[in-house]
Amino acid sequence: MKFPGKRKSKHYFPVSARDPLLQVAQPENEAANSWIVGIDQILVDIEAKVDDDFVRRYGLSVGHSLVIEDDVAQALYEELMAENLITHQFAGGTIGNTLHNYSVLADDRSVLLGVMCNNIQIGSYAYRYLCHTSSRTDLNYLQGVDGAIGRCFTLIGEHGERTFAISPGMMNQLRAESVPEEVIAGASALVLTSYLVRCKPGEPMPEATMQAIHYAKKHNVPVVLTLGTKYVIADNPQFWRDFMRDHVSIVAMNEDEAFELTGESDPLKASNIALDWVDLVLCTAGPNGLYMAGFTEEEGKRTTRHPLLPGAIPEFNQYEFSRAMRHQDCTVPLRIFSHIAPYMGGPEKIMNTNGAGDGALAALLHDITANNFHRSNVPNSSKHARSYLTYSSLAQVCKYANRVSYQVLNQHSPRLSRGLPEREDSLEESYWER
Ligand SMILES: Nc1ncnc2c1ncn2[C@@H]1O[C@H](COP(=O)(O)OP(=O)(O)O)[C@@H](O)[C@H]1O
Ligand SMILES: Nc1nc2c(ncn2[C@@H]2O[C@H](COP(=O)(O)O)[C@@H](O)[C@H]2O)c(=O)[nH]1
Repeated sequence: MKFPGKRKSKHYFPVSARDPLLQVAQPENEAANSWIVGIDQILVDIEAKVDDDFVRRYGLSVGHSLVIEDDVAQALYEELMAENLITHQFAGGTIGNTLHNYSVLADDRSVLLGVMCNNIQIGSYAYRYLCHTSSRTDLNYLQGVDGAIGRCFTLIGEHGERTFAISPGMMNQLRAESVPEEVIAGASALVLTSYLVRCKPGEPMPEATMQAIHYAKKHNVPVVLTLGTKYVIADNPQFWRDFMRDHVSIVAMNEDEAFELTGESDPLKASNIALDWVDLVLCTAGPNGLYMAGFTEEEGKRTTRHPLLPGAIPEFNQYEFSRAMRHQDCTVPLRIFSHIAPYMGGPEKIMNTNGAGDGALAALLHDITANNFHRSNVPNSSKHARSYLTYSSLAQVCKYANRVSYQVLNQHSPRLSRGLPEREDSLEESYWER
């Protein structure tokens, strides 16, 4: 486990300067200790530049992620090839991206559940998927299928907007019995996307997802849900509110998805509403940066040293230096909020916005897993006097998440090709303010 950032004295996490006494007491066993697990529809992104007419001709809707039939996918693919419109091909899938990015940031294990072709030809999409996934992402639990993985045609329109056309192949064929209880039981988090319930009747993916949620609840593992696109939520917002209340501990969304979920266009207000259902909220807001909302123990709250911010909730960031806790673990829960503007004002030139939100979530997952890692290695640390969810304060997690989004915006693929530069690992104030 690579820690999310070096800290000044009292927050410093001794990863490089290990205390030999602690090592004797608690031998470090990374493999047994810290991982996250996620379920995804295994798919590759095929990116192409198209005009509006192309999107219309294939019955797609701009900005939407729609599932298409095999014959439409074939015709679409043939036209992209004939016109030489394909610009990039990456391993994709919103959870696959998040787990890969987590593994790159933490230099640690993530476990991906989904399907993979039994027979993989060199150069095929399945082959590329495996080649472009971190070696720290454990693929040993994938379920074999006799057929293709999914394809996500990522069509970039004339004005830069993205339209996804999903050719599902066998991506929704994950069965409940392929979900390993022991992997979920020991994980720091189970990561899911709302796309997982978008299946044809009879496809087993939703049942596999519910099986995983059942195991997570049984073993008190937080369930993390990322909302996919606003259209999936807009189809049935009440279903998603109930789903979150019943099953989810942490939600990650952008402001459009937050609006469909809550009816609130202000990300701070929307995050506050979402706290009625979940323990922790990450709400990204494009050029306006990101918000986090959560709970802490009233007695353990810590006052920010940053300027107090105006907003729909006045001075909402007052206790952003507090660490997040699950609502069930607080005696007197206090709502806490934080906001951060884009790192360095955002990149000079955005290469691609694909996966910027997934990158922010990967950073949050790294912080949560670092907390579990620290708890199992230094159980009597004062940091674990209460049952905290995050290792860092809400303000610090915002910084880290925001920094990772910046990195994703600065490259073409939604998957990080390397971790953050060492020099910045500190995320010290002085560096931050440069
Ligand atoms: N145009 C932009 N300028 C600066 N930063 C941006 C821009 N778009 C996104 N970001 C950064 O990336 C993060 C995630 O972006 P967002 O577009 O909200 O996520 P998603 O991919 O989930 O829609 C934001 O919180 C912000 O830090
Ligand atoms: N599992 C699924 N992933 C999907 C689907 N449609 C798109 N995507 C993936 O999302 C990322 C981009 O993420 P974003 O947060 O920037 O929107 C991209 O890599 C796609 O592969 C889907 O139906 N299921």
